[in-house]
Amino acid sequence: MTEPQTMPIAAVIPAAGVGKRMQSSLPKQYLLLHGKTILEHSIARLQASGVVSQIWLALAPDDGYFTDTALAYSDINRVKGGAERMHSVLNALQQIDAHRYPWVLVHDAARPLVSADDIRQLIARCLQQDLGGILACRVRDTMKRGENSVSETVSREHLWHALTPQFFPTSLLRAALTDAIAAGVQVTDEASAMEWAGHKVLLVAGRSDNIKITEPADLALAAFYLEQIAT
Ligand SMILES: Nc1ccn([C@@H]2O[C@H](COP(=O)(O)OP(=O)(O)OP(=O)(O)O)[C@@H](O)[C@H]2O)c(=O)n1
Ligand SMILES: C[C@](O)(CO)[C@H](O)COP(=O)(O)O
Repeated sequence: MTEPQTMPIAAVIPAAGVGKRMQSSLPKQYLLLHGKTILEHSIARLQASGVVSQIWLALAPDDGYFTDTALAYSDINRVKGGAERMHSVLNALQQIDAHRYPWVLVHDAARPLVSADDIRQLIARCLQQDLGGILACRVRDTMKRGENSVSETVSREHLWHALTPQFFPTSLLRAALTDAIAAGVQVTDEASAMEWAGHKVLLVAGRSDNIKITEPADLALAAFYLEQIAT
């Protein structure tokens, strides 16, 4: 097993979404949180973990905001995003030298609160078992399925919220995503493609405040969490 701190790790940040559910005039990754864009927070968290050697950022072809951020002057690599998140991630994976970076961390630009400890814990557990894995947090509410009324109660036993980062062998993930997309499989996270390809995926318990900024209320919640971390 290679020690995480010695092995170069590449990171992919899918940041090419439009944030429809946020109902904002600009893509949510460029909304400000304590004076910095959500994207800058997310990247800073990855960099603070001290284990990421290279970053690939997937941006929308018509992204007119990135150049206004301080990140425009950084050594962060950029690649064109795709129609959906899985395409954006694959576009970035195709740029990574899998020999030099045998493992890759994929983290949503929309998750600005991920802790450095959780990132390091994910990497350590995966490398220890030589298996890809994801940060996740257990479901705490009773879960219902239905539209306007309940069709079933879903057992919450062994039920998790998948978070990011998700951490996988670069070449395996690239192949799994390529094959899943070619087969018309809709995958909303990297683990889904790896599961579809038959790979075991580790679940690594992570903090529940590693929220994805998705709807308007999430911004105030993220600001609150940030104040708690800062105090
Ligand atoms: N074609 C896409 C769609 C999404 N993403 C990124 O994937 C992450 C998680 O996706 P989501 O929360 O769904 O973001 P959006 O697709 O922007 O949100 P919405 O579905 O509300 O439009 C985000 O950082 C988003 O920028 C991406 O890189 N490329
Ligand atoms: C990758 C992810 O954040 C794990 O929960 C989630 O699947 C992203 O989904 P979205 O619809 O693209 O936000």
